[in-house]
Amino acid sequence: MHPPGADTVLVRHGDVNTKSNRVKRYMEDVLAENLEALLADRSVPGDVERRWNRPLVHTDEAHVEAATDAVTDAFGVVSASPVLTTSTEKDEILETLATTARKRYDGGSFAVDARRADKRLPYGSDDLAREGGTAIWEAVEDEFEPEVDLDDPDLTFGVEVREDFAFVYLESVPGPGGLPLGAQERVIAMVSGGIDSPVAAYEMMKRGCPIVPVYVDLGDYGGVDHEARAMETVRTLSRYAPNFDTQVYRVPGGEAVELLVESMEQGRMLSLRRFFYRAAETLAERIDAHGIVTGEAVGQKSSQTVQNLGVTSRVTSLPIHRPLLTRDKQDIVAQAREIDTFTDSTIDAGCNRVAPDRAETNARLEPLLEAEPDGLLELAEEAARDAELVEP
Ligand SMILES: Nc1ncnc2c1ncn2[C@@H]1O[C@H](COP(=O)(O)OP(=O)(O)OP(=O)(O)O)[C@@H](O)[C@H]1O
Repeated sequence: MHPPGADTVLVRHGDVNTKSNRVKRYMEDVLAENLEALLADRSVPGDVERRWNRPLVHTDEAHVEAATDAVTDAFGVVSASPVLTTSTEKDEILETLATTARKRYDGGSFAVDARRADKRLPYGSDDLAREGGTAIWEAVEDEFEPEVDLDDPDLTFGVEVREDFAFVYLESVPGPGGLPLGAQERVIAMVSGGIDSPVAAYEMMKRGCPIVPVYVDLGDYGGVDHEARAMETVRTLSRYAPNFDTQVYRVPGGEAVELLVESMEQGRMLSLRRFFYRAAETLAERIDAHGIVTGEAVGQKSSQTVQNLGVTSRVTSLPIHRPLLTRDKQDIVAQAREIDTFTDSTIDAGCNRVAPDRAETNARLEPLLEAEPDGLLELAEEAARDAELVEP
């Protein structure tokens, strides 16, 4: 809900504020570009202005909520509010609170949350909260029986006073937090179309890393729907990054899977992981990416015991980032729903089972290498060279 007449969105970022001024300026520029791209991609009119650690989006009242929704999808944004702008004069702020209350208060408890950035102003945030509360009360007492509740109010009137302007708002919509996308270098994101890998990719994006999605085509063991699922999740992720290239590298893995199914029982899934990581490493070197992201979590599957993760990781000297390493499945599923990749991930893929009947849970490198078919890693390097770039 926005105050009547609100035509601006106040954007708050968090981790960017912990940086030195030079880095902060750079990151704010990156964030501003991303905000503009999100607004344009969603056809929401809005001009981004960078001001006092708080970007502002100027739009019109009809679009102020859509603009808020768009900017709270930007990585680096902690929250955003549709705001009404006033001068820093206390009387004008109080009058704005009273007018807002007359139009938006509908009974129940309320509170005023006031902040003041400029300590030189002749009033403090406590004065503003107290006098603002009185102004609101007086504005609505004829019609309602207002009640102040500072702990759990039904409606909070926010006031933020900056150097030149003050802002009045009624809600703070949470964003993902993190750092602006593009503030870090890019990484390869291995996407299988399962529930976990898109969430893992999203988590890296949230820390500022653009992703290069990689899907390994499992040949007869994968299938059209398996690939469609992976592509769909990347398409959903790309909505958060409209100004970044999210084309997918499709690595042909059918030959390797067949070789593994024919020649290996124990440890098959681990050698398949080794194939994935070596292919990803080869590709990363070619396109200058700086790590490999997977959706693995300790103990989530038999292939993901700490021994197995340790052994499979040794096929590459690139870091394998596993942002979901310690997360519970329920929590990952909840996040997949929140970021909208859950439904894509649960399309029935109808693919054949690559896993053998008996899963290896306690891998050791030497025996695994002995059991692994010769030439598997060369096949991975070749597959990476043959990878095609496809639109998700
Ligand atoms: N066909 C594939 N292409 C690219 N990456 C894959 C593929 N299969 C698995 N991966 C990567 O390996 C990780 C572990 O694979 P695993 O088979 O355990 O997961 P999954 O159930 O297929 O998918 P997810 O982990 O996304 O739920 C995945 O999170 C993903 O990062």
